[in-house]
Amino acid sequence: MKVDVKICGLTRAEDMEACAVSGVRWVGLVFHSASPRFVRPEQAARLHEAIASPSAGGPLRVGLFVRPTHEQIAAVLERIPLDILQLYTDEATAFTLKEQTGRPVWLARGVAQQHDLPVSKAMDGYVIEAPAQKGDTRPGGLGRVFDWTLTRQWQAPAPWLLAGGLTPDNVSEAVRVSRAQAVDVSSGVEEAPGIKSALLIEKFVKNSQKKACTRKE
Ligand SMILES: O=C(O)c1ccccc1NCC(=O)[C@H](O)[C@H](O)COP(=O)(O)O
Repeated sequence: MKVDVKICGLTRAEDMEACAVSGVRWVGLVFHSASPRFVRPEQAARLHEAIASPSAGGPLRVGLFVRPTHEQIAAVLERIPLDILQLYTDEATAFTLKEQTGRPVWLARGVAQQHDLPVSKAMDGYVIEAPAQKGDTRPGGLGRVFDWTLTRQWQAPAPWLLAGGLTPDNVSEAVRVSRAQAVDVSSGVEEAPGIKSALLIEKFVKNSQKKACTRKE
């Protein structure tokens, strides 16, 4: 089965192109000003225009927001037609924002133990990653791995992506152990925060499929 790939934290047109060429399904744009991968709406609009639209076969555009207001998301949507919102907030707020924006919402969830895994069908998807730690300046894009075995028996209530500390070298093992059907990476395909490597993107996409095709579990 094909494993879908999201590359997150894009800031350059050439990296958008590398994603499109490698067959990435989603590209993520970070609208959180404390992030080294932060893009302003105008910059995001330029990145959006750098590659084919989803209707023409390009990757879907995912916007990441941390505890956003509706006004903040609406201001971004005026400049770029995001396909999906990836939110770092509580479920009730995420649901309200889904209703207000009319956009599909993925809720990001830090998972330390089995009972942290979401059970609600109210979201369109989940991004499952390592939990935040004291002193973190942001809730994601930290290159931190969590215990991939936690998701093995999980009856996921919606589609989900495995995230956190994935690299071209560990992604095939991560897919095999976690049983994820979609993976999300940012720092693992970077030369520096926000600066992606076309070579690493290509390798990541290739390796995400490797064990997925041959795994016996
Ligand atoms: O990338 C950031 O700086 C960021 C800031 C605020 C919220 C989320 C952020 N990134 C999330 C992601 O890039 C991914 O969804 C995921 O966490 C993977 O990150 P990484 O461990 O670096 O591969």
